[in-house]
Amino acid sequence: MIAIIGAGKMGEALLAGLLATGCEPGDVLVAEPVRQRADDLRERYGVDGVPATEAARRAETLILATKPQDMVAVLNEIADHLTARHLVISVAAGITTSVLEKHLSDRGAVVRAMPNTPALVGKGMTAVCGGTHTTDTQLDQAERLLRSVGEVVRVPERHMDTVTAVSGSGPAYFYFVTEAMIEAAVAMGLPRATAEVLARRTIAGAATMLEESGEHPVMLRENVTSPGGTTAAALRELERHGVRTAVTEAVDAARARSRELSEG
Ligand SMILES: NC(=O)C1=CN([C@@H]2O[C@H](COP(=O)(O)OP(=O)(O)OC[C@H]3O[C@@H](n4cnc5c(N)ncnc54)[C@H](O)[C@@H]3O)[C@@H](O)[C@H]2O)C=CC1
Ligand SMILES: O=C(O)[C@@H]1CCC=N1
Repeated sequence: MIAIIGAGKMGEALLAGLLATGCEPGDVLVAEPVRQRADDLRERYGVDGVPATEAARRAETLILATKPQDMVAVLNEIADHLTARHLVISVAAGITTSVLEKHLSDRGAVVRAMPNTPALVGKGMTAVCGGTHTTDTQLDQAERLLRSVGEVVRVPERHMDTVTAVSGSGPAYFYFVTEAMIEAAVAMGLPRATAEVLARRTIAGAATMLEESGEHPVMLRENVTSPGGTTAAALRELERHGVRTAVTEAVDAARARSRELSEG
């Protein structure tokens, strides 16, 4: 049995991904204190809502998906109900394995994971690392579970804040660019529905090419950039406005925030 404790945006993305890839609703429990949200998830996915303590007693694998600021309270709530057979996977930004182990009084094995919301459609990217008592077998188990919603890589814990800034927050950067493209097209007179379909399909198509061609992004960009053409004119403006630096600074800010969250 798997329990998802905290079924907000990320908890739901993992839930939906797991159910879409063969996990039965009867094999998943959800602990979500917002009653309306728990009812809604039961209606849409057929999963039972239970208190976190019951989830910890009944499930041997727990996915903790509450906000980092709520994590210590959740750990304290479930700690007494854990045993050595439990595998606790936290997806919270900035919450280190040592914090997890400390508040669980070293009961169960912990895995720190950083997924992203495309898990909802089986296209997630997750990085994982284990705690001091986590065996390779337990890390394999966490990896297998998370692989059902996308790809998984193992990284040393010192890289987790950078991972969070790149792949955890990353989808938002692309939605932001999509939104800017839509608004630019609307400002130039394109009907909103047309602008949306153009931007959406362009970003999705470009992402599929990145994934399927295996080509470096520089090569893919060069293929679009005809000599003396429109793309070159656009890219010159992106460079002039420091978009490359802005992306670097944005990723750096996200990493810094992830580090701050680990300080409580
Ligand atoms: N949203 C994203 O793209 C990603 C989020 N994460 C991590 O996932 C976690 C959740 O983030 P979101 O889903 O965006 O936030 P959210 O606010 O949508 O979800 C948090 C959920 O936890 C519930 N909750 C609060 N206290 C609880 C408790 N004591 N027991 C059980 N549930 C409780 C809330 O009612 C809420 O539904 C965060 O730690 C975040 O760092 C990680 C990767 C990506
Ligand atoms: O914004 C956040 O803090 C979470 C972690 C990574 C993506 N969303």
